Amino acid sequence: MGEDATDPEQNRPITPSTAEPRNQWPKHPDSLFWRPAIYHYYNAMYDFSKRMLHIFALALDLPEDHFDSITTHPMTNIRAVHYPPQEMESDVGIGAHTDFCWFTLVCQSKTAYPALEVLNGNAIWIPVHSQPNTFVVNIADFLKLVTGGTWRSTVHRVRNIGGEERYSMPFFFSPNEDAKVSVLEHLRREGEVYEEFVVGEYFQKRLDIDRTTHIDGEEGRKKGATGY
Ligand SMILES: O=C(O)CCC(=O)C(=O)O
Ligand SMILES: [Fe+2]
Repeated sequence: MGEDATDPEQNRPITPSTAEPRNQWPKHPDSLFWRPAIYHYYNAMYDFSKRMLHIFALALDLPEDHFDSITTHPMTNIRAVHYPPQEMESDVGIGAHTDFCWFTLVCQSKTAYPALEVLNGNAIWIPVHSQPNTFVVNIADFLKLVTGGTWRSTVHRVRNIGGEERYSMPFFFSPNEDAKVSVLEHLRREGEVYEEFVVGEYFQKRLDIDRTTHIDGEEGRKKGATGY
């Protein structure tokens, strides 16, 4: 699910451009629990993410509310993902990518063989073991953008090769769609010219790239589809 002004749970004003429902909810009577369950999770993660954003601001030597004014109506997405066991090593769960938000909080089920991997600074894939009561926190593209690359967005991928079913629920937390972001003043180098990005436009560009590379079969595998 993503931001959807027609979902009353999100308290967003409905405008002509947002009047069409964007989320699709299961209608089968056995699945009606899903929507309230997702919104329960969404509300908790939303508040948690706002607190995390304060922590990130403090870590950048800024007042904790520095990013609040451009995150009043954050774009958010929750994905509930099922990874069946891969048949072949060469199969891709999710190809190597970075996320395009401030940061992502990933809740993952436990598998004996870790399926999520992150790329470290030495270009080595590091398995991310599932630990009880923890989230994986991925720095994503907008934190990379505002820090001028001082912080990197985590390159990560999923290969579920341990023979078990795997489930994960990433929560993606972004600035407002119409926010403009650029490199923070105190992280700028003299003489350099810095571009400004409109968050929604950057987001759309990344979606377009990822959707066109998400092709079933060989083509998609070659390009490392993200499944977004
Ligand atoms: O399933 C995971 O652990 C990560 C999912 C992911 O990277 C994504 O959906 O962007
Ligand atoms: Fe991701």
